[in-house]
Amino acid sequence: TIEMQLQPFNILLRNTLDQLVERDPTRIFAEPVSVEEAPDYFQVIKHPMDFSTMRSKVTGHEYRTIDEFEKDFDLVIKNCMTYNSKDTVFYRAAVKLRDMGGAVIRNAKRIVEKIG
Ligand SMILES: CCOC(=O)c1ccc2c(c1)NC(=O)[C@@H](C)N2
Repeated sequence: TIEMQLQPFNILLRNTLDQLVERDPTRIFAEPVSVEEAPDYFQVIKHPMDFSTMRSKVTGHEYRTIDEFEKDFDLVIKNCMTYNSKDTVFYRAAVKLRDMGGAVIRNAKRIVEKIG
């Protein structure tokens, strides 16, 4: 298939990310976890990811496919459900974001398939 033009694809990713950010009202996924917040975080989580990092990667054209973008979204969720125990607000927020964010990404994929 012909490569989808880069700029519209990046606008689609930015819009998709905005929708995911909207579904994190307490903004626990907005920025990288800091060592002050979780001193042992980087011993447990080898590949940290957050929405601000994803936004930089969109701006830097580091996502060539929507699957690469989805992989980082999945990482945000998986890291949170790995580091935080089930009975925490963090873990529960990750489950909620996984379920609501899944629909956002599926919709974005449909649009890419349609245009791409
Ligand atoms: C002000 C205290 O903030 C935190 O302890 C804190 C703040 C943000 C967090 C987090 C912990 N843990 C996480 O796993 C990811 C999702 N975000």
